[in-house]
Amino acid sequence: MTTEITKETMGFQTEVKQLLHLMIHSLYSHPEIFLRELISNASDAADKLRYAALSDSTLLGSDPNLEIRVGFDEDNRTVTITDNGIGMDRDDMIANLGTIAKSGTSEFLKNMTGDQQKDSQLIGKFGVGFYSAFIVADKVRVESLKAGETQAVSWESDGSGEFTIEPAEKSTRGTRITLFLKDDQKKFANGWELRSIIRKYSDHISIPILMEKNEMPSEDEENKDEKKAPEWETVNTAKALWTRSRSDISDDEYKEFYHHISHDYSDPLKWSHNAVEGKLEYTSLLYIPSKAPMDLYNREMDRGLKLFVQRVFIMDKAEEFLPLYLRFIKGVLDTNDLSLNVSREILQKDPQVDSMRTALTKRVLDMLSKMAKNDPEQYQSFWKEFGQVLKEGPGEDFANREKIAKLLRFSSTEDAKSEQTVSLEDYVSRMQEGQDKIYYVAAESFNAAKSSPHLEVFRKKGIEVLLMCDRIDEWLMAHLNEFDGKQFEDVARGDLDLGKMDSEEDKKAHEEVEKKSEDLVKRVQDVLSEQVESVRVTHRLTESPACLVVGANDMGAQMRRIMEAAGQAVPDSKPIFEINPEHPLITRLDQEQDEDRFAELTKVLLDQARLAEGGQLDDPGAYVQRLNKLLMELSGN
Ligand SMILES: Nc1ncnc2c1ncn2[C@@H]1O[C@H](COP(=O)(O)OP(=O)(O)OP(=O)(O)O)[C@@H](O)[C@H]1O
Repeated sequence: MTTEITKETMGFQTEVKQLLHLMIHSLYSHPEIFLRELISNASDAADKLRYAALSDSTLLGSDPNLEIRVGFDEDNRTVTITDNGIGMDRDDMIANLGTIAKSGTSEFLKNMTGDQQKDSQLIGKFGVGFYSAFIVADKVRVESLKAGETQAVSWESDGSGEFTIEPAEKSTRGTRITLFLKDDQKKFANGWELRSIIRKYSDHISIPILMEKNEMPSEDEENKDEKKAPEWETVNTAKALWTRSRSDISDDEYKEFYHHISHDYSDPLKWSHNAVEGKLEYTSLLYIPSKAPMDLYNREMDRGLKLFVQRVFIMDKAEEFLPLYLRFIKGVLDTNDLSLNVSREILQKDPQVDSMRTALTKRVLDMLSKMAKNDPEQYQSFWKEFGQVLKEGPGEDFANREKIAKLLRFSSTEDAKSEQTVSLEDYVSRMQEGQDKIYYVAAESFNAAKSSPHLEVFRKKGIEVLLMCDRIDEWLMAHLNEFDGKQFEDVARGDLDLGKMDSEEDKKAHEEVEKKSEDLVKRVQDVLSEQVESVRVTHRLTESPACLVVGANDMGAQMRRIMEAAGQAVPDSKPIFEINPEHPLITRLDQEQDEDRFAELTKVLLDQARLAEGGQLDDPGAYVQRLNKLLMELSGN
């Protein structure tokens, strides 16, 4: 079958033009990465062919040994990378080599600063792919014959805005990329140079990367006329990295392999490589990245492991092997326990997959626990990037709740730093005698948490309180009931019970104040009956006149605000208003005979309590008016 292809000229998608421009200008200091990118694509093309051949073995034809060849021509300043992988037809070329389909591209481009140092780091995070060819070449030709087809196609561009597509003469399956090097990049048309780049960046590629042997003629051969057929030799180790023994793999090889599978060119923070035998048989190589991807908080982000069955690549992004809260993990899983024609649908139902998921989850949590114990600094850098996602864990993974809880880090009144460094174990080790609860406060911002009036009595008694202000925190706490046998208690919720930490004298004094304030409480209650559930004398405050408390079973203020902001219906519940009769303002309130002024002052106190916990007022204008009126009275007008 011959498909009619005529020569066509087309324009790049705008993003491609932007990317090309930025790349050429910010990556000029690492031009050699073009080779790693093109070899990586060639290796992916081989994986895709092998996978397609599982259902149609004729695709491999008479050329079943998948490999990559790298050649060069010093005189003509060209480098060619040839593979016998899946290949591309005309439509593939237009879709793949003229546009960028990857999610996040436009955000990525928006993040570019124009500062080359920073931008080259960003580009590293993104993975540059095929277009990196234009860092070294002023013209690129891609000739390809797609597996199973007969008409080859050629794509050509100088990277400035357009590309052409036309029929090509190529009778072997796969893709040949020819780079016409820029004058100042001609050093790449050299055997030593290319070999050393391949060994450095692409050694882990699992199929052979071949280069011509003795492309430098030896002295006694130099004058011989007859040309020998070129002999090729394998330049890389050519063995799937995860199948090799751990002790034979260097850190640099692990890192390069991470770059290859993750398309993230920052180095990983840590990895764990294990071969499991027994009931389940699989090898996993899991990486913790050092930086969060741009779309980490999008629960739909690309995630999952690269799945191989008996060394054959099956799919990218196999999501079923790790829970959502570990979506940042990158890696490879190769198993003999699944069939080669496994599909996503089968993965979702297969009990073996469940068992592997349990084991891999444990593996990641163990890797994190070890890091937390042996290298707290490294763990801190992990926590900064991924802590918020890990906080989704206790709600999602009941079985590992305790384990995840040990990995959590919080801010606390102990050092009042916004950096989250305090573990629950640290907290428990500092608990006071008689303390049987882990106290926390959740607020909209770190500062609101730090200066929450609810902390006053804790400060006075020297009891540590965890300060929470991440959006996920209240949700987290709804799923964490206890740690190490100690219940968690929100200091802004329900009746405050300091248990044994309240002395008999404290309790007695409190009862007395309560008794003395009965009338006042009733008067306040009458004024605020619409706004609050009830009014009572506080245990919590030592310096503030009043505060709001959430009923023991009601939704916390932070969660309420998040749900309201998301437009969700929130159950109706009113807060409890607590007053501190020892505060001079409350004493003054108690003495107020004029009921109107009493009501005004009471309402100001209520609004202030709301502001102090980071909340918003229903009617800020009325609050300002009341306050101004009081100020005027104070100043004697
Ligand atoms: N040698 C090749 N054989 C077959 N298809 C290829 C080859 N090189 C590139 N492609 C196709 O072009 C697409 C774009 O390649 P490109 O390198 O720009 O992005 P990518 O490989 O998808 O991602 P990354 O940016 O991480 O490398 C590939 O996804 C693939 O479909």
